[in-house]
Amino acid sequence: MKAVLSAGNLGLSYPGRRLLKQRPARPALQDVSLRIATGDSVGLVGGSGAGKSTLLRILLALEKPDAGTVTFNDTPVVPGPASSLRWYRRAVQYIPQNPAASLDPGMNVERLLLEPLRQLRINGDHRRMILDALQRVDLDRGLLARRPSELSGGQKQRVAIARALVPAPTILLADEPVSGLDLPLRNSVLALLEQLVHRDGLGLLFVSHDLAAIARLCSQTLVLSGGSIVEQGPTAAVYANPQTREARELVTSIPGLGRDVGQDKP
Ligand SMILES: Nc1ncnc2c1ncn2[C@@H]1O[C@H](COP(=O)(O)OP(=O)(O)OP(=O)(O)O)[C@@H](O)[C@H]1O
Repeated sequence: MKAVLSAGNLGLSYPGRRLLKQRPARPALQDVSLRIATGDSVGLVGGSGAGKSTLLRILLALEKPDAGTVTFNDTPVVPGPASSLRWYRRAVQYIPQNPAASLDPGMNVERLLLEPLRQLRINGDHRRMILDALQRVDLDRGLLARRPSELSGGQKQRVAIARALVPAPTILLADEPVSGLDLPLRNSVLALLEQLVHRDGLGLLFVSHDLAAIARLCSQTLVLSGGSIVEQGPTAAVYANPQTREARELVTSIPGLGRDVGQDKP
């Protein structure tokens, strides 16, 4: 069965403060709806302050919207105590910006991959789950005893992604997972994410400033600006024929991008 994470008409305003004077609340998100299904990948692009992190926090049930709902397979997802959200944290995992930097340097790979299983109180054969996750990111089990300092940059990145995979989620929310990576590392992370979507059937929300990466990875693209989705549709169509000023500015900032979408991947 397809798993679907949906957001409907999300809105959130942060109270504005200027020194001690209260200013009117400014919407960080307004009427945002999206749908991420297994086997598909959605790119979310937007400039600084567009509302991407706010949206991710709401999708991760870390923040409650003022308006709208998040549902997973039609079950409402509402921020609350860890115990009430364990099922959701298992189904929907997060890949942070610079995932390798999020690894605890004092833990070896086995311990790093065991930790999410413990935190989410997942029972079963932990060793098998850890080996499965390692295999899905193409890492050898010989690395289990190593600490992050004994791994290459690419291996660290893969371990960090394996941490998200070890609870066997169906949806991944990735926040700028390739920003700051050199080209070979960026390409290998993109190839891995592509594999997780197309081979393993995971659903992916890929938040990025890297439009070429979105073009390679995502069938659909959403453009967020000023807290609203100003454009959405098949990635090739959004890039080839952007309808809004915001989307045009983003696309023209990368020469040749609109032309290249849909052609052979790098
Ligand atoms: N905790 C907060 N309190 C008040 N305003 C906030 C808070 N967090 C975000 N904002 C404001 O909400 C708007 C959206 O911010 P958000 O961090 O979601 O944008 P973003 O698209 O992730 O930006 P960036 O790419 O720079 O990280 C911005 O105007 C920001 O200043």
